[in-house]
Amino acid sequence: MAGLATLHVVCLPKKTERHHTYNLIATEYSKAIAKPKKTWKRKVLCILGVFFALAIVALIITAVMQNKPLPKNIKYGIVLDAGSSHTSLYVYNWPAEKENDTGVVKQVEECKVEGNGISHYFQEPVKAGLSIDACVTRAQQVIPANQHKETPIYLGATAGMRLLRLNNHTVADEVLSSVENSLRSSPFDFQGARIITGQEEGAYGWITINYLLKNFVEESSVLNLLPSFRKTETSGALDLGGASTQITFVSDEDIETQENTLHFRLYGKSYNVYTHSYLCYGKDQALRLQLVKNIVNTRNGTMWDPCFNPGYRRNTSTSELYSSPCVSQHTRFTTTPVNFEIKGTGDYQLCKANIQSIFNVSYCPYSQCSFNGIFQPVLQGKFGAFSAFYFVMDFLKVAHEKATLEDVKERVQSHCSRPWDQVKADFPKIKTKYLSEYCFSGVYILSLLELGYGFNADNWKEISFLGKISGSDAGWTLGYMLNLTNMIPAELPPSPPLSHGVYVGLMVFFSVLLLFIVLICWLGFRKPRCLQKGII
Ligand SMILES: O=c1[nH]cnc2c1ncn2[C@@H]1O[C@H](COP(=O)(O)OP(=O)(O)O)[C@@H](O)[C@H]1O
Ligand SMILES: [Ca+2]
Repeated sequence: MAGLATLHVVCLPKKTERHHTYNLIATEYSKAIAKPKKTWKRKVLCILGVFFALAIVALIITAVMQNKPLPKNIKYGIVLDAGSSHTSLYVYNWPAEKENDTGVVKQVEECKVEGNGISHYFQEPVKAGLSIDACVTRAQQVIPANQHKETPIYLGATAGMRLLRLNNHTVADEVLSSVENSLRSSPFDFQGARIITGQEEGAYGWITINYLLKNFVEESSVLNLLPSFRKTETSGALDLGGASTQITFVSDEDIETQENTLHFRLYGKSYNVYTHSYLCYGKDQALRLQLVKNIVNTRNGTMWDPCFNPGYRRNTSTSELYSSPCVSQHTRFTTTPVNFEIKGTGDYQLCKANIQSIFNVSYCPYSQCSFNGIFQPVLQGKFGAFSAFYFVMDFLKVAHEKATLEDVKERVQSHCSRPWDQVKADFPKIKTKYLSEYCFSGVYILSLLELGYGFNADNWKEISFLGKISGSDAGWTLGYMLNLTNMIPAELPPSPPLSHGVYVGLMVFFSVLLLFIVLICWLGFRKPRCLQKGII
């Protein structure tokens, strides 16, 4: 009881009525009255602490409220790839505020136009425009209506139209006008329909794959500190179409021909790039060249062709064969149109010999060449092979990394020797045109890469066969749009401000830390207002 009473007296140092404890109380009392300022200071400190804590809480609330992520503003872009064999429409989208970042543009739709490529409408150019209408309508369904007006739409035509222009400039212009009229009457922002050059086709394909593979900007990660993890290398691009093929890669060597040289400055880095487009060496035109070489094997209206499966038959004519500018320069076997039937023999070695005869590797006016007297520096780095390179290797099941050059050769050889009936029975859903040409295409790809470009058993492993990269098709269209919409800056944009999530996280972390420090300080400064029981 005495203890309690004493405690009460000490806590409230008023005049005490208990005389027997007076001495002790007097000591504490004198301490209390001797320092009245300290109590006052403590109170102020307490009040300040509370204000400080409230201020921090207010700061967090303000930060979270004020720094809300911007409502996502998605932009769209459309590119039509008017290839020699068919036209595809691609819809891309990207978040508006990130358009200068790498790898943010994504393909959201591919619409394949029914029928042939636009160059096939040379006899009725108006139909070229009509052919693409269905896909333009599809794009209208994919893109929100309020964005149609501001969505750019581009059409780029490739080697099929280059060949048509060589044959008949006026008709090529009429076909282009026809597709232009169609696109102009769409609700989108028409930005042009033109024949792109082979050099552009190579360059944009290279930009596309390196953009999608995120090879232009080093990712800031701890792993990048280790040399083996640094992602500074770009990948070369190999594009095989129906009428032309492109090879594009960074070279440290002197590029001896100006028409094969490209200089890029992208995201603060300079690139010295070699590119060449071989018109007539796309796989459909190369097949014609092979057939022309093989015409000597025609007897009694039958041409025995080693590049088709045994048992395969197809009707054709010399006029059909010679209708392309790629073959008209070759000596005609006959001037009168002759119908004949192609019959496959599936002979890999003979097919290879026929195909190799379309590559001239004996003439080179430079220090080194690929074929047909075209300069090519030494192959350098990794390569991404797409379009028909991928379709064919994927069908033959050798598009994966583990397949060696020897494996691919064996696979192609065994496919070529298979009877056509069996092949058809195994793949009833694949278009006959594609299915019947996989033997030729396999042998052609091997010859182009080995004899033409100089790949061998060692550097074969540097080639990756690419269909899609992160959901977007490997091809020239994305690079074309990125370039025309200025989405690839020459210099690295200033490092982006913290993302909303990181910003809020840091705010909360430091506020909690501050609160914690204030609490510790307060506890440190704070003197117990009461004496402990033990003192008495
Ligand atoms: O699924 C497929 N399997 C085999 N080949 C295909 C497939 N899809 C497209 N192709 C081929 O890919 C090539 C594409 O060429 P494209 O039409 O782009 O010509 P270009 O680039 O020379 O103008 C054509 O030879 C076409 O036959
Ligand atoms: Ca193409």
